[in-house]
Amino acid sequence: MNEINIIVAGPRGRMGREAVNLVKETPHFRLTAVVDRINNGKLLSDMEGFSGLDVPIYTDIHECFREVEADVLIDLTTPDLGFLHTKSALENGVRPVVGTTGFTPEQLEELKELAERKSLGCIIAPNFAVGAVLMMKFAQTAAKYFEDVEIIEMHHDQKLDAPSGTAVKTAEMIGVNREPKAQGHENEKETISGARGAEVDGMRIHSVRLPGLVAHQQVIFGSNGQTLTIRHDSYNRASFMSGVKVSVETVLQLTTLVYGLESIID
Ligand SMILES: NC(=O)C1=CN([C@@H]2O[C@H](COP(=O)(O)OP(=O)(O)OC[C@H]3O[C@@H](n4cnc5c(N)ncnc54)[C@H](OP(=O)(O)O)[C@@H]3O)[C@@H](O)[C@H]2O)C=CC1
Ligand SMILES: O=C(O)C1=N[C@H](C(=O)O)C[C@H](O)C1
Repeated sequence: MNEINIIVAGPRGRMGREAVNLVKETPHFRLTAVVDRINNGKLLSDMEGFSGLDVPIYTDIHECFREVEADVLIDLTTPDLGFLHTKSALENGVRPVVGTTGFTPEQLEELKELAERKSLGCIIAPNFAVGAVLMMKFAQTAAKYFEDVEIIEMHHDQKLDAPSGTAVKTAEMIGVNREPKAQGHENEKETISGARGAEVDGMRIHSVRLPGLVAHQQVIFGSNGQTLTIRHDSYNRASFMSGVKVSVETVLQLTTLVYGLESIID
């Protein structure tokens, strides 16, 4: 297999650290630089926990793309920054693999247009864990048979976006097989604001944030006399890395933007 040159944005983050480790441990992956908010001009190996990784740190991603050879950018940062990074990568002929969540539909559309104009692959995956992708696919199938559904996503308390990217994507996939429908009693009234969660086409999404959690979601369907619960748990961030690896390998073959891993692991 040909060597793939990779830049990682957000290397000190919970996911970024795992991604750097994945690149380091994969024989045909080569880390060429990292993009970080601090330590511009230093080497990654100067930072604690990155010994042996003598690659430059850039704060300005444009400068990074000008100076460093790269096939793929892995972005694991924040919604605003991830969008700018993805755009800049495509403008510089680098294929993005993006795990960062919280992009708006308009941002996704803009990136898709850019990827197609440049004929470049781009993968934006709200969840890289295979089990989570299956949970979403199973929920999409279940929606053919159940029209009432609520999503409960549970994450660590340092998460910035709510609902999670996975919950938003799950609702979108369920929406393929479910007509919009107001759920619950027609006279239902929240006596404490937010009690019924966020609403998408009448479905409800509830976001739990607690220390001790990593990333968990259950999708509960209900109909007369029965419920069906589909649940996925990520207990650590290594659970996401096989999805990152396959995305890096696949993005090189694509000429458009793919949103979600379900279409590339079929
Ligand atoms: N697709 C998937 O499977 C998964 C996606 N995620 C998503 O990945 C993203 C990262 O998650 P996680 O690793 O937990 O978050 P962290 O907060 O641990 O990491 C984010 C990193 O981005 C850096 N950062 C923040 N602002 C800037 C900036 N202006 N310039 C450069 N770097 C910046 C942070 O640096 P600093 O600490 O200095 O602020 C930090 O190193 C989130 O959007 C999350 O939802 C998470 C898990 C799985
Ligand atoms: O921030 C996280 O941790 C996670 N974010 C992603 C999301 O928003 O769905 C994926 C996973 O749930 C972990």
